[in-house]
Amino acid sequence: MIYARQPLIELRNLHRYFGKTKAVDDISFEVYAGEVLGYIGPNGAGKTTSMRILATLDEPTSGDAIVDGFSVVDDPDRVRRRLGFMPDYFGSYENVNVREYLDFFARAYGLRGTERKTAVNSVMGFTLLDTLAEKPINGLSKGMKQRLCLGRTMIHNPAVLVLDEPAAGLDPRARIELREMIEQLAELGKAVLISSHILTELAELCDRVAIIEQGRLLATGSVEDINSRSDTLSRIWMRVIDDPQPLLNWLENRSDISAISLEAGKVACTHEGGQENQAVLLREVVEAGFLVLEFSCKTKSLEDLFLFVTEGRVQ
Ligand SMILES: Nc1ncnc2c1ncn2[C@@H]1O[C@H](COP(=O)(O)OP(=O)(O)OP(=O)(O)O)[C@@H](O)[C@H]1O
Repeated sequence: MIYARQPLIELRNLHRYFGKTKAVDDISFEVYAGEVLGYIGPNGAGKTTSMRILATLDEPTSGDAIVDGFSVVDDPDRVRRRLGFMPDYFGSYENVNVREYLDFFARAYGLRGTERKTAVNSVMGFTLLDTLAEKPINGLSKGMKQRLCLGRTMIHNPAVLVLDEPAAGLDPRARIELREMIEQLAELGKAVLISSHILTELAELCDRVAIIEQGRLLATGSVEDINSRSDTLSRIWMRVIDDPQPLLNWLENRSDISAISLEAGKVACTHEGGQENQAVLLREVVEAGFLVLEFSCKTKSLEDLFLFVTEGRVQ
């Protein structure tokens, strides 16, 4: 169920560069209350970097991310109270049992007395760890550790959950358990952003997916939407005489164009509509008075992309 159309997560033209590496390159999307958004892309696509910015562990080079109305740049403390981040690794902890581990994080979030006890018990119940409360966490299976990590992420009852590759390495049963928990969190009205390399891992769970590659957002929509658009998406580059800015502005008003940028003096954009419409676009650009020196297209099949992102990963 999707709640009121007030986004709990908003990425606004988010950029994060590491030297020349554009880890996150102008990403914008929203996640609403009660919604699970799958964030899909191959290794190095920029998923973790954008999630770390949302979790206030890193800062954007430019742009902003808004969590429940608060900016990660201007209001990181308020963001932290509203967001739980599950990283893609689980640290090693000696001589700590499940209850102690959760209690530690509850203290770190400032929960005291009965409130803390209730939070720890309720999270153990939710993550099916109550029978393992006294078990040392180094003796837990991978699936149990993932549930504990999810429990730690939700200990302060955040409105927003950001989960980096939570299903990686889980067996089918553990995956189903995780899926059921995430579904329940969405039913409680939380906004959940969840990343994976593997589309099929998220397809059943997510209301929508956002596909990222080399720091850029390639598409957002339901899995069915994206599949049906797979053959019609292409990246187009245009070189014009004079200043490219007016062409950039002109393209921004078109519904078939997205992800517009300047790349080495050329105007680059993603076009939706297949080959014939690419030719029509070129005609319209010329008719609008732009002096085009160069126009090139590369079809971006999302099916190809899915094959690429799932390569070598046996389901
Ligand atoms: N601290 C850093 N310093 C320099 N480069 C970085 C740093 N963090 C990330 N990068 C680079 O940014 C790009 C995006 O990395 P990121 O970890 O966000 O990708 P990812 O989609 O999460 O990939 P994976 O699925 O492998 O975790 C990569 O090229 C990576 O090498």
